[in-house]
Formats: sequence, C-alpha cells, structure tokens
Amino acid sequence: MSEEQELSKLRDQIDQIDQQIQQLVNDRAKCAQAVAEVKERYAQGQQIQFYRPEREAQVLRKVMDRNQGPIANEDMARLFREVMSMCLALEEPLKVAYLGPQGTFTQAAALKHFGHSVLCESQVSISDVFREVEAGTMNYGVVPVENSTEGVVTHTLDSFAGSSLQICGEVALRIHHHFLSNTDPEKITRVYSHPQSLAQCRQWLDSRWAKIERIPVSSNAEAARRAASEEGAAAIAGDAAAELYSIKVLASSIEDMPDNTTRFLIIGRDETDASGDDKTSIMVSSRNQPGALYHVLAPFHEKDISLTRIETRPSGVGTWNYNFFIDFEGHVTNENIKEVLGKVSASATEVKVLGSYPKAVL
Ligand SMILES: O=C(O)C(=O)C[C@]1(C(=O)O)C=C[C@@H](O)C=C1
Repeated sequence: MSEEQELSKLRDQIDQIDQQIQQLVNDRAKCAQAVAEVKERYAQGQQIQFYRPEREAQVLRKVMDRNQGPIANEDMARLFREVMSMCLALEEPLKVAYLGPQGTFTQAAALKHFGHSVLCESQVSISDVFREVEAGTMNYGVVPVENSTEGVVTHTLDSFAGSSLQICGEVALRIHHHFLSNTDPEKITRVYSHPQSLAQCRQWLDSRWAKIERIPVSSNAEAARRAASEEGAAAIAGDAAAELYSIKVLASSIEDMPDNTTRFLIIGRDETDASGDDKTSIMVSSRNQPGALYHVLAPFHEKDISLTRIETRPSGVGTWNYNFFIDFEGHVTNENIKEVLGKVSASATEVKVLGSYPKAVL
C-alpha cells in the first residue's frame, strides 16, 4: 500500500469515529435536556438548580478513573468539561461574574471550572463579584483566595464575613507570568503589573531588569493594556492578557517559584450536596482568651480530620478579636463533621459554614 492509500484508509476510520462521537455527544445533550425537564417538573415553585457542582465533579472523576490513554487523564477530563458545559447551557445558560478585567487569571479560572459555554462577565472588584451574585444578577462568582507564593487574598476572606453566599467549588490554576512588550528591549524603562505578580517575579526582575521602574497597577490585564500602547513600557501578565492585547512575549514563565499556583473559589447562593470527596470552609469567631485557637482546633484532631488551611484575620469587632478561616476535608452532612462542628461551636462565639464543595478535579 502507498502512503496515500494508508492515510486514506485511516482517515476513513477517523471520519466514521467522528460521526459516532458527534451522534453520542448529541444523544448526551438530549439526556441533559430531559434532566432539565425533570428538574422543572419537580420544582414546585422553588428556584431550580440546573448546575450541580457535585455531579459535575463525579462525572469528571469517573472520566479520569476509567481513562486508558493514550490521551492523558487531565486532557480527557477537559474534553468532558466542555461537553458538560455545552449540555448545561442547553438546560440554562449560566452567567458567571469574575474579578476582571478581561484577560485576568480569574477569567481563566472561571473558564477552567465552568467550560466555555457560560457567559462570563468581568467585575471591577471582589466586592462587586459578591454583590452581583447576592443580587441574583449573576448565577455564580469566581474570586481568587490564595497564592502559593504570596499567600492569602485578604479581601476575599473578609467579604465572607458579611455575606450569605456559599462556596460551591474551588479551582487551582498554575500561574505562568510572562515579560511582555512591543518595545525594543533596549528602550524599556518601566514594567507594569499587579503587586502580587511583581512580588512573584521579584528575583527574576532583580537579576535581569534591576534598573527599570516597577509600577503596580490594578490587574495584569491592565498592565498588558498599558504596555501594548506605551513606548518604553513592559508588562508582567499571563497568556490570556498577552493574546488579548497582542503584545509580544519577550520571556516566558518568569515566576520565581516554578509551582506558583493560585486557588480560586466559586461562590453561589445554594448549598452543594456531597460528591464523595469534598472540602468544607468555615469562619470561626472566637473569644479573645488564652488557648482560643487550641479549643477551636482540638475537635478536628480528635476526629482525625485533615485541615487543609487556616488563616487568621482581624474580626473588625473590637481590638485584638480574630476570625479564623479553616478549610478541612469532608462535607457538613458527614456525621463526624457534624460532631466536630458542634464541639467547635461550644468554644466559639460564632461558627459560620462558608460552604461544603467538591475538591478541585482539574
Ligand atoms: O445531572 C444533572 O443534574 C445534569 O443537569 C446533567 C449535567 C451533565 O451534563 O452531566 C449538566 C449540568 C449539571 O451541572 C450536571 C450534570
């Protein structure tokens, strides 16, 4: 057989398989439409929850568990992420608010979590994301909460104190920063970026661009926007911003820590059912007395529950009063978690469950 003949035979096979995949994807979409009809039929005047974070996590975990390759587990899960996103859009086109502007890592996190068939709308501040979701103008919101190099995003944690919103998911995103400019490198006099990104690339800048001015701006996307149009300016930003503002990548992945990762939270108005592999976030206000944190944490140790994060923030009430933000493994409906929370409540002035949600799959 000639090369031409061999290729033609294989391409015929690919055409047939594509036809089957297409048919099956549409069959799946029809099932999702039928699911929507059932949800509507049983709604009884209640707000219908078309988006089901726990089910989506289960579907993606199954995809990864049964995957045999040669396509990598994560790549296969991303494909199904998009299929499910399209199916959900047939049930209800979701509106998702994110900390903008366009081209930020938070937008990338929103798309990674929900897939590309949702309507993403950028917001100016974290408070605006909370407000839009609380008001019901947007179905869900995406906000950054912590970075592996720079630590916690305090504004996000503080916003939970006065909000009724629930965390219904988390996304982790590897953050790659690039040094961008459309100017001749010899003529670069300043670099714009968000303060956290400047900090995350400090050593790289010190060693290569020690003499240029570092100018903090409100977002990396804003940095790229300015650098794209200003002579002598550079920006530190990610792929999406570089693409959006057509700005050249002079050096890529310049972050000081190679595993630089940011974690984002998905916030919504509803509680999420258990998916089988969940996390819970709580906020504990405690009395200003010796051993306060010990009494809050001891019940977790007694029940052998893994804490994944703990942050302390001034409560804003009186002086030297604190809120502890604690993340741990498990779902509020698990019996052992209920017991632990009962004990924590006994030693605290307030325990607020910020949400139980599936651990990030992708
Ligand atoms: O199982 C459901 O409740 C569905 O609506 C179906 C489906 C899916 O496509 O698999 C779609 C959206 C939900 O977020 C979860 C899953």
